[in-house]
Amino acid sequence: MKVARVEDIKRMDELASTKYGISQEILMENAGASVARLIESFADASGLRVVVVAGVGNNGGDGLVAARHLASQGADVNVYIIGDLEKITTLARINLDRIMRMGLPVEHVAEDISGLSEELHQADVVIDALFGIGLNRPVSGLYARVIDAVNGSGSLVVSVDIPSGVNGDTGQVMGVAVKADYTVTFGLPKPGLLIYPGAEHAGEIYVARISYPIELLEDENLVIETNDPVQLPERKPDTHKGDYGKALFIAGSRRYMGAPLFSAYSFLLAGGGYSRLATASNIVPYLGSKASEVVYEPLLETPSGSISYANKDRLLELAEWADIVAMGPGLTTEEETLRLVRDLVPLIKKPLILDGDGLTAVAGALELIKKREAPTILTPHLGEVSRLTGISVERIREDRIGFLRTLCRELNSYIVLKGAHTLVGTPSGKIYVNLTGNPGMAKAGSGDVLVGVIAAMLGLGLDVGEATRMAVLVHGYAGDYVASLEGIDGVTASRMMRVLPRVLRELRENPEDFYRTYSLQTL
Ligand SMILES: NC(=O)C1=CN([C@@H]2O[C@H](COP(=O)(O)OP(=O)(O)OC[C@H]3O[C@@H](n4cnc5c(N)ncnc54)[C@H](O)[C@@H]3O)[C@@H](O)[C@H]2O)[C@H](O)CC1
Ligand SMILES: [K+]
Repeated sequence: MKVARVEDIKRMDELASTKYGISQEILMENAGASVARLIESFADASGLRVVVVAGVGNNGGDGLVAARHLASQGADVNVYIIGDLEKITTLARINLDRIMRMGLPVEHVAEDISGLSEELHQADVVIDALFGIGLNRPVSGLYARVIDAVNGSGSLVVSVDIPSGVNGDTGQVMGVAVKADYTVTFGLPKPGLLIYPGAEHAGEIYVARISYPIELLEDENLVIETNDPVQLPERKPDTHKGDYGKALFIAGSRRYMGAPLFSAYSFLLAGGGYSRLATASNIVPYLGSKASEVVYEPLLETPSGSISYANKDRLLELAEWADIVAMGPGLTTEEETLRLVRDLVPLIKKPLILDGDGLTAVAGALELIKKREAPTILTPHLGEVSRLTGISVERIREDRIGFLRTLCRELNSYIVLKGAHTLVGTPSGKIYVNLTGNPGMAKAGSGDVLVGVIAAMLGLGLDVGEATRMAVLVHGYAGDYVASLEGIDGVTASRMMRVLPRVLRELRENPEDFYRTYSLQTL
């Protein structure tokens, strides 16, 4: 499903009226009606105590339309308007007049919110229609007190378009924001509903199409979309291991023995063909006993047990043999090893996945990546991408998507920005918001499994962009699968690795289960 930023929605609005003659008034009527429809789907409207908290913009207008529809179904609706009535939009004003003529109780809250607070506590449902995509500065004063009262009401909260106070594009809370049980968003989901903390405020998201033409909802100019599964290529009957990718993993050290295992073995468990692990010779016997299907390349070590620079030529030979190279998991930050990585990055002429210490190696030396011709996939979490670019985590959080789009283009790379939710960016500026995964996955080793799965998706024959985003989907799905079996605290890299085959089988045989679990509901 496409995801629309504020600027995208405004363009859709413009086209809806100029190209199709679908006026804002029609859109508002459908929007408000869809909010009422959601409420009627889980509660009998007659006698239902509903409080509508409306701003003076069109978000408020939607709330007033919902009030009218619910009242007409017999609900007991009280409306509270917050804001300067001098500034009320035309459409909100029209709908305010309609409900006043219907005799609905409408109170304009200027300062004292005690009446409103009392009503909020008595309400069965509160409709939050204060701000939508028009939010353009931090919430303060009376608005902030009203939002606190809504959050403290203990009533069920339905937010109109976006939980008021959440930035629709970035998901940042602008001072204070409504914590909703449901959000009915119009046309398409906004990024801010899918990225934390916004995603935490949205509750269950319903997307109401409100009669936007499909052509607008699937417009190729919309650069963000939810990360939906791609068709996995069939495993042909007459094949051999080389057909599913020959992957070289340059990983591990005497200190980190799990990372190379998780990455090199996950490759096989996610369908990869030939897994070759070039690692510190000292740990090969141990790893061999844990994963005998991996082929090992014992490397010369530094005194502290990291991969030494002397392996450079041998690693370049191995890279020639491989279809895919992954470098970084568990390498340590020993200077000699980082220097080796820096020298290898521009010389490896194959698709290269750089993770963990491999990213540390190129931090501040991004031209090494820029000048690569073969595809590059980077898999940083927020801290790593901050170190990589020298931009603070706070700055990045202000606009993750904008930051990622710029970085992917600058580095001509596919970048997995791990977090909640993980974002996948492509060099052409497309962004995929991944909806699988859970906080239990934030553990050592989890990222190493992802490296192996990306290599496996490439090995199965997906193109780089599809392989990267499908791997992120599979990785998160595996994490959710383990959380459902073991509980969220029991999600470990080795458990995720073990369930990879079942996750792939699920995606091959029952893709509809994925959509049922992860897709946003439409109204
Ligand atoms: N575009 C669509 O498809 C549809 C949009 N609808 C609804 O309209 C809102 C957007 O309405 P808009 O009038 O542009 O702004 P808001 O109602 O979101 O905001 C109201 C108003 O508030 C002022 N404001 C902004 N930030 C603050 C603040 N921190 N403190 C105080 N006041 C603030 C600002 O001046 C805004 O103009 C959209 O979300 C939909 O709900 C249609 O009705 C349905 C289709
Ligand atoms: K709202």
